[in-house]
Amino acid sequence: MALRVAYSSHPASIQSYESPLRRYHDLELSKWEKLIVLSLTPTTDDFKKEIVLPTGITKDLISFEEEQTKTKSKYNVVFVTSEAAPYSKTGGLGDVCGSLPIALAARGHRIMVLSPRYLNGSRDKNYSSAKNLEMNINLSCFGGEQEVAFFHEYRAGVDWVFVDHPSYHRPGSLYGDEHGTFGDNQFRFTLLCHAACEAPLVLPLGGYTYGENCLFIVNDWHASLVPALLGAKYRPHGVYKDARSILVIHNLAHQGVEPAITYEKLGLPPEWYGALEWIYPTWARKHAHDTGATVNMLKGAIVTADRILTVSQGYAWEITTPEGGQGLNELLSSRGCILDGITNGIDVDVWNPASDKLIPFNYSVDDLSGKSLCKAALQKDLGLAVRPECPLIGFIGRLDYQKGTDLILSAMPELLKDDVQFIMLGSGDPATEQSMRLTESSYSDKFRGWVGYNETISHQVTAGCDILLMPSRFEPCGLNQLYAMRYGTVPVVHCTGGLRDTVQTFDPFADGDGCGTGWAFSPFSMESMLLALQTAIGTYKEHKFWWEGLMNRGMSKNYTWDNAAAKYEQIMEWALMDLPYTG
Ligand SMILES: Nc1ncnc2c1ncn2[C@@H]1O[C@H](COP(=O)(O)OP(=O)(O)O[C@H]2O[C@H](CO)[C@@H](O)[C@H](O)[C@H]2O)[C@@H](O)[C@H]1O
Repeated sequence: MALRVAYSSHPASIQSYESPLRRYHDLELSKWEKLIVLSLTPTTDDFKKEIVLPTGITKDLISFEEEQTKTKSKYNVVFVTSEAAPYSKTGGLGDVCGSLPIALAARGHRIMVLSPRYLNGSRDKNYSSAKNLEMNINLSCFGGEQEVAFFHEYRAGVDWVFVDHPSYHRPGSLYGDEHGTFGDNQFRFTLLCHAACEAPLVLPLGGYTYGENCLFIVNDWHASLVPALLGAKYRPHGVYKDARSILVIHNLAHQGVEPAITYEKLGLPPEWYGALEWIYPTWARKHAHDTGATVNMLKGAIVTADRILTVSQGYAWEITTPEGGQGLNELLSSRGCILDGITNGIDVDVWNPASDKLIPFNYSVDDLSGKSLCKAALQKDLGLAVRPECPLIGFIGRLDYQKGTDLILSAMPELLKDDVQFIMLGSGDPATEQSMRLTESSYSDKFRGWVGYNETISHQVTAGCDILLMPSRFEPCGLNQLYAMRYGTVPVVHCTGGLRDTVQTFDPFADGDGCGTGWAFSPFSMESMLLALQTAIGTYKEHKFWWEGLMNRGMSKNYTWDNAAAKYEQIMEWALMDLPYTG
């Protein structure tokens, strides 16, 4: 008889095989004829050679298999997220939680997405089809009872459920306003997590509740309390015995860290404090009486979730290293056997140059004439010279340290010596916004800084530019480079995380007509970024044939969510193979 064990096959997990296999000691491994180790990706020979086995287990017992991803079972899945497009979005998390659930529903699963009902003026109309379920409940956290309501819309095969509470109704963005981040975000998202745990039990969606037998997919720190609540608040009472939770890390930089004193407000028993406890190193403490003790919501989920996913294989490895682990690398390495990476897909209906209503001209890989017209329209709208031969370079994103916007702005004097035009769209850090305005006033014939969040402009920049620049310091997956390639815009990216996994550097001499879809530069420096940009600009200006090849290959890639959804299914199946976390 064969025992099947599912574990990550990423090279970083080599050492981590030891601990999961040790768990199976109780099953007296020697009595099994075969031990089949399953993985999401093909297992390399190096991996097989280096695998560390617990004493008593020999290599001849083990064989490796890449799991065939096909729908085997149907699951009840509950996504918990602070944003889901088109209802709420500040970045890529909203995109993913707006489209992955639809792809999973199309594969036959019953899917609920639970997020706050933000009323802040900007997107309020997006909730207009969601009806109040008239199922208000009281939740106990932060020292009192909080009444929440649930709104519901069934769309594209998915139950979109919105938690309604006065703390989600305020001007500004989802997480803050012009004065900074909201001071009560820990409360707002603790409430979301409590509501998420109750929703499958109480909401009769389409006549039936989801029930206890469900899988929670919890996204980033905002949803990170769910796995601990399942283990501490429900399982001791026999509820959610067969449920599992999968943490998806979209960005490790945001962990939801608050003073240790707030732990008692979260609705968890004192003995679970260790799961969330996070002690800052001495050098990071502010004063002599600072003990460094905090609660870290994301860390809590890394400890208590049944599986952990990131949004690319590359980032799954990076977060186990001191350089990419944001202080959590050792913990993540210790959980390496349940850690995997699945590259995001994109919503190919929203991001389709052939039918996009937000761009002035449509086009496809078979007829690119509309792209030149989009470029001319963008140059005109921005007040730049309408010059088809001048490369137009774009950047779209949050103005944040992560995105390397400081590198872009400091490289401008050098880059703009060349005959190029540059459009930078983004909002966030006020100092960077100010630098964009200053750069525009110094280089008014070549540079435009569009400060703000604007979806129409982002589609027009994606379609109208020739090159999209993404010099992110780290990038868990990145969506803009995927959108760009689909729109025939060639990405120049820092070779990190998901950017490394999705952008292949151009090689004109490979495979006859060349291969690659852009340029991935390394190291993270102004010199190497400029070199990559100058190579791209030179190719654009002097090698039209090669450029068309780059555009064609990018536009012809498969970006649908279907591949990724199949892999998520695999992870759900594996989560159910193991016992749930019980503390
Ligand atoms: N000013 C603006 N106007 C209009 N649109 C704007 C905009 N600024 C950003 N956007 C949009 O927001 C999204 C950003 O997505 P990204 O994946 O590139 O980054 P983000 O860091 O938010 O996401 C995190 O989560 C996602 C999802 O997993 C990961 O891909 C990523 O690496 C990780 O950092 C894109 O749809 C982009 O067009």
